[in-house]
Amino acid sequence: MKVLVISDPSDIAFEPVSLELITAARTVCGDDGEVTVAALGHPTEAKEQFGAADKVVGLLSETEGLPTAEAAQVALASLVAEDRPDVVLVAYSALGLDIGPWLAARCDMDMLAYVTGLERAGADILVRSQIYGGKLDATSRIGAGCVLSITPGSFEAAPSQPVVGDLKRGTDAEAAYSTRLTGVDRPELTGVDLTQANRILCVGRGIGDETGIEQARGLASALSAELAGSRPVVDGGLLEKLRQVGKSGQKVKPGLYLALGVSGAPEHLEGMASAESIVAINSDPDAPIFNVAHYVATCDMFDFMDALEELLEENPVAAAGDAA
Ligand SMILES: Cc1cc2nc3c(=O)[nH]c(=O)nc-3n(C[C@H](O)[C@H](O)[C@H](O)COP(=O)(O)OP(=O)(O)OC[C@H]3O[C@@H](n4cnc5c(N)ncnc54)[C@H](O)[C@@H]3O)c2cc1C
Repeated sequence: MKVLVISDPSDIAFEPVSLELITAARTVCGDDGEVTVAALGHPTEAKEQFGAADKVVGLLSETEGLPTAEAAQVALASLVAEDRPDVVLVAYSALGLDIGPWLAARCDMDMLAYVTGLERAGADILVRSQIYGGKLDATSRIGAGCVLSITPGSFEAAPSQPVVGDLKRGTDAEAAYSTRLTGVDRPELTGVDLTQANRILCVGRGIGDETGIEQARGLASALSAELAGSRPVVDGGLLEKLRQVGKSGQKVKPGLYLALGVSGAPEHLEGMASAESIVAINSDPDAPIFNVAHYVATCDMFDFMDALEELLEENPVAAAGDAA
């Protein structure tokens, strides 16, 4: 089986999920198959990293920084037409969301998103994917002619190793693009760096309003934890963007992650599922966050916060002690 992996570029190199996609491709390609990586921009980094693939094709090699979705789509459509892969793997990422469905429609392929597992079954592939916002796992049997959008963190990264020889040069289709990248704005990393925090108290939409945030802030302080939020909390202006955990926020790996009123959508789990110890409090016994948590309680988060505050007042040593 021929599998085409579409690398996931950042403005400076490639996102780690690019190497995970190579592992995913190996899972299905079979002994006589071939894994090709389409490296979007960054030819030097592609040559240093993608040696675990059988072939690496450099596209948009003249592009400095992050390619636009439009340029990537045009270049990839011509590569798919020439190479005719059986399966195309793309990351479930900002750029991947623009590329995957477009490519499937343009190249008349099927498309499955939120993929978390792959298994070869004879000539077919069994694809595990999340549906209904991660509440259910589905298994689909597919044949050739499919674009799969892979959830980051679902596969081990393939070893990062140099490509032997030069990159193959793909056709950078000459097109009059209607979009161009004018710059990348990064939030200033001042004040808080969640990626370095050993304890994080994260609140979800259940926190309600400013009053809830103030209580959570006090509790975080008593626990020597950083306060974080899910995206709705940040979008609602209750916490600053640097405190958002998840796909479009920070990827964190603290010793303790205390999630209060967070449902556990795939985009949130992507940012925190590898925390050492996850404690989840939710009033919904079927909340998906319970699937990744090590300790759970089905109860009202405000009752939990009141009880924990009391406990810490009585026993302040617990706040400074071991995270678990
Ligand atoms: C491209 C893209 C990127 C995204 N990036 C991110 C990201 O970076 N981070 C992120 O978090 N999301 C992200 N999202 C959004 C994500 O899909 C979810 O919508 C979001 O994570 C849900 O946040 P939540 O769990 O706070 O809210 P909800 O899903 O509304 O869940 C609220 C939870 O609180 C519980 N609850 C309510 N009240 C109480 C109470 N009193 N006591 C106990 N439990 C209570 C409910 O049972 C529920 O489980 C992204 C989405 C997309 C499409």
